[in-house]
Amino acid sequence: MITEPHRFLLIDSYDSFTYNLASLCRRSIPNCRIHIIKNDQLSLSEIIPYIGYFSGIIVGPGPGSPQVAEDIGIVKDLWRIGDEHLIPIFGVCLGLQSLAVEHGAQLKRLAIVKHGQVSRIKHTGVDIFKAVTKVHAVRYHSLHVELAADGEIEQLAWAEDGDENGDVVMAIKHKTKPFWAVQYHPESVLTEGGGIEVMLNFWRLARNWVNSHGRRILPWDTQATSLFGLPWPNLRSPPRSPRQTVSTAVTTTVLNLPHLHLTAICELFGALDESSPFVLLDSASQPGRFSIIGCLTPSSPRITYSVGDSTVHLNEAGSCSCIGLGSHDIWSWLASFMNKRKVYGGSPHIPFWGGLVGYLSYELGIESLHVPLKPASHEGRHPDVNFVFIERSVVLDTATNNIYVQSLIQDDDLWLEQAVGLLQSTAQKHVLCTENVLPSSTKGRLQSSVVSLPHQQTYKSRIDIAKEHLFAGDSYELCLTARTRVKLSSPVASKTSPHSISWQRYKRLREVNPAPHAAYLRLHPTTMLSSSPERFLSFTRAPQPTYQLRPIKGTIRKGPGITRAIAEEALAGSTKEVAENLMIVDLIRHDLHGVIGEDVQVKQFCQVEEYKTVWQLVSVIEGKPAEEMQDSQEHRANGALGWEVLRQSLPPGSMTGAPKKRSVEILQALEDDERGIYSGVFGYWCVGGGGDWSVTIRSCFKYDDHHTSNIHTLGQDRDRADSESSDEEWVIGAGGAITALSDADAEWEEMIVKLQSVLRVFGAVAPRGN
Ligand SMILES: C=C(O[C@@H]1C=C(C(=O)O)C=C[C@H]1O)C(=O)O
Ligand SMILES: NC(=O)CC[C@H](N)C(=O)O
Repeated sequence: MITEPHRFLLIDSYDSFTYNLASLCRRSIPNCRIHIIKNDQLSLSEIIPYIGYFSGIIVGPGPGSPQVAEDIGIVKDLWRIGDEHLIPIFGVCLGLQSLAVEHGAQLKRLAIVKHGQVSRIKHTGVDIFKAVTKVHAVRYHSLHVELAADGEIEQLAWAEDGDENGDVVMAIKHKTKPFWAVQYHPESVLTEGGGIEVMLNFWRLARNWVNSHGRRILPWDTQATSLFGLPWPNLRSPPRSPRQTVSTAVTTTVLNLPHLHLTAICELFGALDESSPFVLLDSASQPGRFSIIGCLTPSSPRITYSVGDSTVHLNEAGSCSCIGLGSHDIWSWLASFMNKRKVYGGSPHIPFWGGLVGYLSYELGIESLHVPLKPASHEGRHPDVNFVFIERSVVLDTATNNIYVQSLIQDDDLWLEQAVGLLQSTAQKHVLCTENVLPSSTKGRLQSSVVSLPHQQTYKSRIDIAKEHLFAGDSYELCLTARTRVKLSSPVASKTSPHSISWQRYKRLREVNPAPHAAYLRLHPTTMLSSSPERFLSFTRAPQPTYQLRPIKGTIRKGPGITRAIAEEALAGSTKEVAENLMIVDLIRHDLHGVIGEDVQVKQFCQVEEYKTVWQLVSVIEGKPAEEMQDSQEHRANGALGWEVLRQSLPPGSMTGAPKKRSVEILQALEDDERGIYSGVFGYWCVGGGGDWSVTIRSCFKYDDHHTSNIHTLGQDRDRADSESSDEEWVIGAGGAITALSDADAEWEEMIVKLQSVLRVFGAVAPRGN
């Protein structure tokens, strides 16, 4: 007899830990199916006819209050299900609060909120704590409940917060109905003893109740799927577009020229010509390893898109077309673009053979979250998607000094020969005339910079507002940011390198702040210089793709006397910093689980890494797609699943805070401007199926309106652009995570430290107060 798998309905109150809870459920109740709905998706009367299809309901955590209708949605109605439809329910955090307040408990604010902090949980040792010993559990809450005396709800566990909050209710059950709930987060990566153990007990008690009440489970049917969707993990791949052309091969030549400096290579392939596009993804320090230089031709395809548009601009072979997206969104349009360009046969030793290089804005991510965008000024607005398709490239492996010259173009031997010849002869010259010439400092001619910092008092008052949201339970962490503008007058009038101002600045940036995820992207009208330390997402190519995310949370300035030991004490040894990092680790686990299924591991937790100007606290989360995703083999081969992870995980959690959606809404109201390119991601999607995307921080951007028309008519405006001189304006974004433990002065200083790492390029120093 084939037995139906157990199905659970998981109610998501727009939290960023929901898929972690789904995963905990699957680990505790093997082979069960989890159908996830939002708390405002269906009404109780719509659910009731289907309740017999489910073995239980899990009520997830969430922002806000169980007493606010928009925050709690359908959850509050569940506790009133009539006896004939009763079903076992397990609530987490907001779920517990709702169960308690609907049965007469008082809802209060904690005096000292607990976000991302581990507490020892004391329990009764019975019921859902039967045979459970020590519980150390992570808490994410600002609110708590005080149970009504002699009511229907019984306390099963509590935390002894002593002087801070006294004893706080940590687990409850209904005395007669099959309802249980915990206030802590059983699904958090740092919870020990109260996760699987408690879920197993819930499942044991739920089955006992079902047996003793003769509850029968109905077999699943297609009508139920149409209402509740496919279960998680959803083992179906993202929609596939038909392959339209035959795969081509990449031709590669490998050289070893240890004396050739990366920037010299860039200059051979177009970096100096400010009027034409150029891209460099630069591993300017460890743990970065490969640097990728695009060798563009006037016909290299350029793709731009702005949020809200129904068209995408494609500039190919010198002519621009404005293509209607039709039934596609920009994500599926790009996936289909890449699907036609699958390539095989590149070197297995390098991650990039050719493909899309560019950036995706913060607003593009917000659009996918369905959060309203800020009204944008259309003048000087950077595109939200800005890519070039790289057919010819040079990849430098900084570990071996091997240089890979490669082309996707058929019969491109002549270019390959010329490129190799150029590299060899340049390397020869560099050997002859001493070592390579280091980037010229641009300091001398940059004195006339005017730096407009964010207003200090305003920034600090926003920290206070952010903290009020945290105390109210609307968010657990908010990454607040602000923009700084740097105006430089008439640099084009300078005698040196009139055509390569931004490139010279980039060379200075990689000198003063070498970073593993550095980049120089000249994709008119945008020029971006980056010294980012943070990988967002990398995905390796098939057959065994690994998805890796490396969130950073926790920053201190490097300085005299700040040794590794001191940095470790201040970061890894600090409750505040570890909590900040943990919240993002849990959020990222959720994002990754949501797309690839169960296999998500925290490979590194809160390690201190050293960068040029700061020490950072870094975690590493990795995942592999579920084996059952067999039908997606072909999908994996071109990296479409990695692209899907990217689509569903933007904006980066480290730049929003948690839970993501509510935090973004709060930040939209708190910050002045659109974030634009800052807080988005940049990187590549390789034709071989891999990808690597960095968080766009420690970066600056310039909008070049001389080139506005160049997007569409590449190259034709060159002369005009070159001959005109104008003021140059750069924008730098910087910020930091605000938690309930944040101090406004320290957060301002931290923002300035991050800003400073880029500001130095302009010979400018941020004044301490303004
Ligand atoms: C917001 C920035 O950085 C983010 C915030 C960090 C923090 O709060 O410690 C660290 C790295 C980034 O995720 C920035 O650099 O502007
Ligand atoms: N994690 C949660 O579910 C939090 C519940 C509620 N918003 C609080 O802060 O207390």
